Amino acid sequence: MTGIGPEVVAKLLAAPDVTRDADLVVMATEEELAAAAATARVSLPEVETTPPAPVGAYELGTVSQAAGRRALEDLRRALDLHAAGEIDGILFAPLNKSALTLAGMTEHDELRWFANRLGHDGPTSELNVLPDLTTARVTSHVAIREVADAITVGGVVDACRLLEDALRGQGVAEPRLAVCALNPHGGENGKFGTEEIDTIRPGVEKARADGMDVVGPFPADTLFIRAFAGELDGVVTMYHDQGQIALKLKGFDDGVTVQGGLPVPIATPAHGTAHAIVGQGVATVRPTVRALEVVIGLARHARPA
Ligand SMILES: NC(=O)C1=CN([C@@H]2O[C@H](COP(=O)(O)OP(=O)(O)OC[C@H]3O[C@@H](n4cnc5c(N)ncnc54)[C@H](O)[C@@H]3O)[C@@H](O)[C@H]2O)C=CC1
Ligand SMILES: NCC(=O)COP(=O)(O)O
Repeated sequence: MTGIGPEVVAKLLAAPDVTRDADLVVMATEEELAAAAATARVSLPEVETTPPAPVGAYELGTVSQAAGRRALEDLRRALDLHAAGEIDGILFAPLNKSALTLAGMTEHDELRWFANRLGHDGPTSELNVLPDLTTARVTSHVAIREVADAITVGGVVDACRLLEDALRGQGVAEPRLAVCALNPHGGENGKFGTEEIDTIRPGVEKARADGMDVVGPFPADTLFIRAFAGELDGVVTMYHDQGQIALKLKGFDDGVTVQGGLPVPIATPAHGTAHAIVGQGVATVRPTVRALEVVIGLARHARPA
C-alpha cells in the first residue's frame, strides 16, 4: 500500500477482459479506489470492496509504520477469508518490506510471515514465473554475506521438489530442471569456493535419486541462456538476484512471484513498490495481470471445479 499498488490495481480492474475469469474482492475503500483510478486515468467498473482496518493516515510513496500495518491487516483478513472458504486465492499488490518491518513483521519477508500465520513449517520458496520458465530459490531475503552458509543439501533438494511440483501444477508433465552453481565457473573444482562440492552437487544427486529430472550445478551466467533457449522448464538459484536479474531482463512485464510451498494460492507481481514513480500513472500493469492469471491457475489446481 505504500507504492504503485493502488494505481496498478485500478488499471487491472479497468480491464474487464483480464478480470472476467475471477470474482474479485478488493481490499480497499471506495475513496481509495477512486483516487487510484484518477491517478491511473481509468474508469472503474463496479467492484466488490471490503473496507480496511483503521490504521491511521499514511502517504503513498513513503515508507511508514501505518502503511505497513495496513498491509499486514489486509493480508491477515485475506487469509481469514480464505480460511472461511470465501476466496480461493490471494493476489497482493507490491508490499514494502521496510514498512512491514516497521509495523512489527519479524520475519525477513511476507512469505515467511504467511507461513507462520498458517502454521506451515514445510519448505517454502518464492517461485518466479515467466510464461516458459520458473525459478525457485535456495536462499532468498538474506544478506549476501550469509548466503554461502545458508546453502544446505536439504535446501537444494527442497527447492528442486517445490519447483518440480509447481511446474507439474502448471501442466508440465515431466519438468526438466537445472541447478545453478554459487561460485564463478562453478568454483573451478574448489579453487574458489567449495559449496558446489560440499552441498550443491550432493543436493542435485539426492534430488536425482529421488526421481527428479535435474542436472547441475552449472555456472549461472550461462545456464540461463540454455534455459531461455527452451532446454529447461525450471532453474534452482542460490540467491535472490541470481535468478531475478535474468528473469527481469528477459521479461520484466511478465514477471510474477508465487509464494511457493504454502497451502494457499498467493501471487504478486515480481516488481516492487517503485516509490519514485508513485502517483504518475506510468506504472505498467502487465505483471499484475499476469499475477492474477497465475493465481487463478493455482486456485483452479488447488480446487478443481
Ligand atoms: N511484489 C512484491 O511484493 C515485491 C515487493 N518488493 C519490495 O518493493 C520495494 C522496492 O524494491 P526495489 O528493489 O526498489 O524494486 P522496484 O521494483 O520497486 O523498483 C525497481 C525499478 O523498477 C521500476 N518499476 C517497478 N515496477 C514498475 C512498474 N510496474 N512499471 C514501471 N516501472 C516499474 C521502478 O520505478 C524502479 O526503477 C522493496 O521494499 C521490496 O522488498 C520488491 C519486489 C516485489
Ligand atoms: N515474498 C514476495 C516478494 O518479496 C516478492 O519479491 P522478491 O523480493 O522476492 O523479488
